Amino acid sequence: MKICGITRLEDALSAIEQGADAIGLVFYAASPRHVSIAQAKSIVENLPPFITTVGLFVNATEAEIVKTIEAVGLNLIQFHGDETPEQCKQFALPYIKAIRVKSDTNLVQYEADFEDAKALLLDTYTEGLVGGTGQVFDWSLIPKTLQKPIILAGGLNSHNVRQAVEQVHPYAVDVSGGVEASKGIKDAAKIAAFIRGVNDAVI
Ligand SMILES: O=C(O)c1ccccc1NCC(=O)[C@H](O)[C@H](O)COP(=O)(O)O
Repeated sequence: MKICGITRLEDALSAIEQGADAIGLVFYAASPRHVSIAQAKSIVENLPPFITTVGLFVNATEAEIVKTIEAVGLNLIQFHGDETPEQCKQFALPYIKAIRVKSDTNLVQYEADFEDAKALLLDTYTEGLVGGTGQVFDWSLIPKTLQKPIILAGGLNSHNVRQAVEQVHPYAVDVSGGVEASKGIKDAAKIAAFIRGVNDAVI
């Protein structure tokens, strides 16, 4: 499970203590959850071992991504914009590709196109927004035939995550807004309730 949009070390440590496997750091200036390189570095260097640090980018330049991954010490890149497969695979780190799903999204084609991706992160398509929308999409749009690991995102919270896991059987779930007190500030009680929801799922 990944807790995304971390901006404070205390939130990262609280999420990890409660069972999160990964944290997401948003390097997208227009996001209310944006972190600077210095902020991200000071979070990452104070994490315990075996936690995956994911850097989220939206249509960033190659130079910006290289500078960030080298400075911060990230493990994985999450591309959340309109990046092509060629752009995604040019970096030293493995990547996951976020796909914003709507009724006509061809996920089978995306899976073929992004064959180098470690996983596809499925988020909600909302006109004019690139992510972190807090909106749920119709999970029945996900073909059961996909071979790649699926990370389910988009409007998950403690009330719907159990049903999401039982219905979709994702490799992992990703949450941001559903465990926040306010944008960029996580709520430890909401994280705990979310993780209970995941653990309660019968699969
Ligand atoms: O969080 C943002 O502000 C953001 C901005 C631009 C692109 C992506 C962004 N967030 C993505 C995520 O936090 C997660 O990967 C995921 O989409 C879950 O978001 P939420 O629906 O809030 O749980």
